[in-house]
Amino acid sequence: MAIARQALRTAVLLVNLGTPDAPTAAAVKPYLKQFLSDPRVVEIPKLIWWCILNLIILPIRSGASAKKYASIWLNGPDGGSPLLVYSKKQSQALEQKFLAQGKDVLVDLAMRYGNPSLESVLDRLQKAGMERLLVLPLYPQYSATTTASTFDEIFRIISKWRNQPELRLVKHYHDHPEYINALKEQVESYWQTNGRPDFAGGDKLLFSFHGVPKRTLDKGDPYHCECHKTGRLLREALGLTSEQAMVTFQSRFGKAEWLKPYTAPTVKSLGEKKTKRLDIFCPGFPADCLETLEEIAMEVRDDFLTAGGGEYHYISCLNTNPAWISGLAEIAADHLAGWPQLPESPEALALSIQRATELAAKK
Ligand SMILES: C=CC1=C(C)c2cc3[nH]c(cc4nc(cc5[nH]c(cc1n2)c(C)c5CCC(=O)O)C(CCC(=O)O)=C4C)c(C)c3C=C
Ligand SMILES: [Fe+2]
Ligand SMILES: [Fe+2]
Repeated sequence: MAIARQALRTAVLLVNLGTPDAPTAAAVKPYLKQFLSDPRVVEIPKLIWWCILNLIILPIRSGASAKKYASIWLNGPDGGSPLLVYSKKQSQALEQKFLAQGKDVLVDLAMRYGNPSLESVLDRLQKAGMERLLVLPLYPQYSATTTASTFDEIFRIISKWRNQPELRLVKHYHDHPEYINALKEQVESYWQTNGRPDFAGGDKLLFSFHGVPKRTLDKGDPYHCECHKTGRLLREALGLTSEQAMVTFQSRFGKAEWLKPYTAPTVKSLGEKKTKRLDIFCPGFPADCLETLEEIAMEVRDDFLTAGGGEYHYISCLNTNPAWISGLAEIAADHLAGWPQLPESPEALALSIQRATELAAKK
């Protein structure tokens, strides 16, 4: 019976890090508290970290971070935190892509911290008849601090369910040809509009990835290697040498050593060497966010110009680049392979499209 079988639906869940609900200290504090209380993110003994976090970091950082969020917040009816706005657009575009391909797949977006919470979105998908779940984190490079934390939280949530879905997890796609191709297109289309750097004349391109503590690498986290592989594949796709395009790591938090070279001092030193033009791109962030729009496009820009550098070009993240939406659909399709595709009849397909459209309208 078409309608009964129709309830057995496949869902693709995009998951990103999360962001505060508003650019205010009152909204940033609970977000940071949830994020920085995650033992996958900060691996310091619980009691010591509780004191540092609650007595020092949250009182100071909530206000300081809120000011930074205010400087990048998007206004208007579809506004909000860029990370949420762009991640939502990616989820909607992916859903449209599947519909256009005639695939009966629910697509939704959740955040690991803050809203929309994983718990609320999984609940919504369960009510929509989800029987198979593909989790696709918006982290191309695997790290225990991000990817594993997302998987842990999903296991924790569905461990309370009586009727669990079949489950598949996309661990990483740092070297997926469609991801690399989307990155290449993003950089080249920027150059088409803004001119190409004169690499023979000493101009540079930096690939800046989010950092993690160096001890995570020493303990076996593959994140560092995956960032370098993405960097190498993108550099080769663009036809550049390792002197012309370099990998650096940004957003250091705390006093411990993080992955090197650090982005900000590298940029400052390029400024001091009077580099005529520096282009900077963040391949590990599929969506623009605080760390790209404030840290890289504003703070680090100032460091370069103050140090004596020439032109500074920030290249936006993939956001809604059509090559990236196609890439996401391909990555998902690779991992959906083998799962029975419903519906089987044109009537059931029409019904499924109608349901997906209604669900999208409710979001
Ligand atoms: C110990 C601290 C942190 C680790 C480890 C870490 C890893 C990590 N983070 C991202 C992606 C993002 N991080 C973002 C913001 C952000 N990150 C940290 C700390 C760690 N990140 C903090 C405290 C913050 C909040 C902002 C601030 O106060 O500085 C964001 C942007 C969020 C937004 O709202 O725009 C992203 C995205 C990755 C990929 C990663 C490890 C690989
Ligand atoms: Fe971070
Ligand atoms: Fe930052």
